[in-house]
Amino acid sequence: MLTIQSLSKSYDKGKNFALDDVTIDLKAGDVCAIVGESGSGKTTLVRLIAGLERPDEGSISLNGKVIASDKKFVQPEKRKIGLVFQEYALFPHLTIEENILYGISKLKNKKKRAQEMLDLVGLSDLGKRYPHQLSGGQQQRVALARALAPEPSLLILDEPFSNLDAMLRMQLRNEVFDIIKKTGVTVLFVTHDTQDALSVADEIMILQNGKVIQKDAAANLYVKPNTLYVASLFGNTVQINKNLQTAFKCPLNENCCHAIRNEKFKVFPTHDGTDPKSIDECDHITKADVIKKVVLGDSIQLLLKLESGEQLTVMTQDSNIADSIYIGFNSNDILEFSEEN
Ligand SMILES: Nc1ncnc2c1ncn2[C@@H]1O[C@H](COP(=O)(O)OP(=O)(O)OP(=O)(O)O)[C@@H](O)[C@H]1O
Repeated sequence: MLTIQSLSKSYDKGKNFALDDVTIDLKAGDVCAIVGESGSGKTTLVRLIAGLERPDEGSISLNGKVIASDKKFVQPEKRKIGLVFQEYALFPHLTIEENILYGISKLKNKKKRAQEMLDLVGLSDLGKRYPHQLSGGQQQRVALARALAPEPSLLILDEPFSNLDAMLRMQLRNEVFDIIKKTGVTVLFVTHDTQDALSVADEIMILQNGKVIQKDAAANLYVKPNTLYVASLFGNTVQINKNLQTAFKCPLNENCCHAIRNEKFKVFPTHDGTDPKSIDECDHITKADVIKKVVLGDSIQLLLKLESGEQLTVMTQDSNIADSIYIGFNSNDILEFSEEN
């Protein structure tokens, strides 16, 4: 449906690539999230797909037709791509209905279509209002209605929830994706928030320095990250360096890099009364002194000094932590990456 082949873009004549040899294949109806930190190339990718920039190399095809390559460039308005950005970009002097009509002015039944879109996003009665008379969440739903009105082949959502506070963000994200699922439209969802990506995407693509470093089903990315960077994007991760290998008596392959997710540590709240059997069930274990406890709502952050002298920070839900404890983990929870990553 969307096929991107070896796409590259540099803004400084090939010295640095904002996007470097990116290849993507999206099936119709897929929701694919693009996740990457600031400067990883997300916006550049979106601008190239939308036709707001020209690629240096590579090609983009939509529904089997090339829309950008060294030989062809289809103008943005001809690409059948709907865009929703962080800032709602509604025209302030037009009503909500007029905002939606703007992109479908040539359509025969445009008024009917606009009303259908308002119904779809749950704003049936607000067509005559102006954008400033709506809440942020409602404005973003109008932006979605406007993007969907021309029946785009592809919908791109570029950080659409970044302006909203945490509660509203979660609620609107769920609402927006419920609406999107009803339409069956193919979606590219750009976000730096891994929770957003995990909760709605079929597939997640990780961009780092302009390159796709992993593209996988959401569940796989958490369980089998390709690199330490990907692992850390999806939750607190501790690298098991040489010192920690010594502390936990777990020598590991020297040619690889290893890590463990914070929640995989097993904290035994006391060093005396702890059941020795449960300690035996842990493959690698050491004694530790608790240097500092920080209560963070429903979890507690522990700064530990391990028996080896090494320091380690872990989280626990247990509020009954003594000053001296055991901490351990199991071998099958160790993540292993090749060293070049
Ligand atoms: N118009 C431009 N001129 C020069 N360099 C640019 C331009 N646009 C982007 N870049 C550079 O290209 C790289 C990728 O930028 P891009 O905006 O695509 O990243 P991003 O992942 O969208 O970041 P953010 O999340 O901060 O928006 C960065 O190093 C950026 O400085």
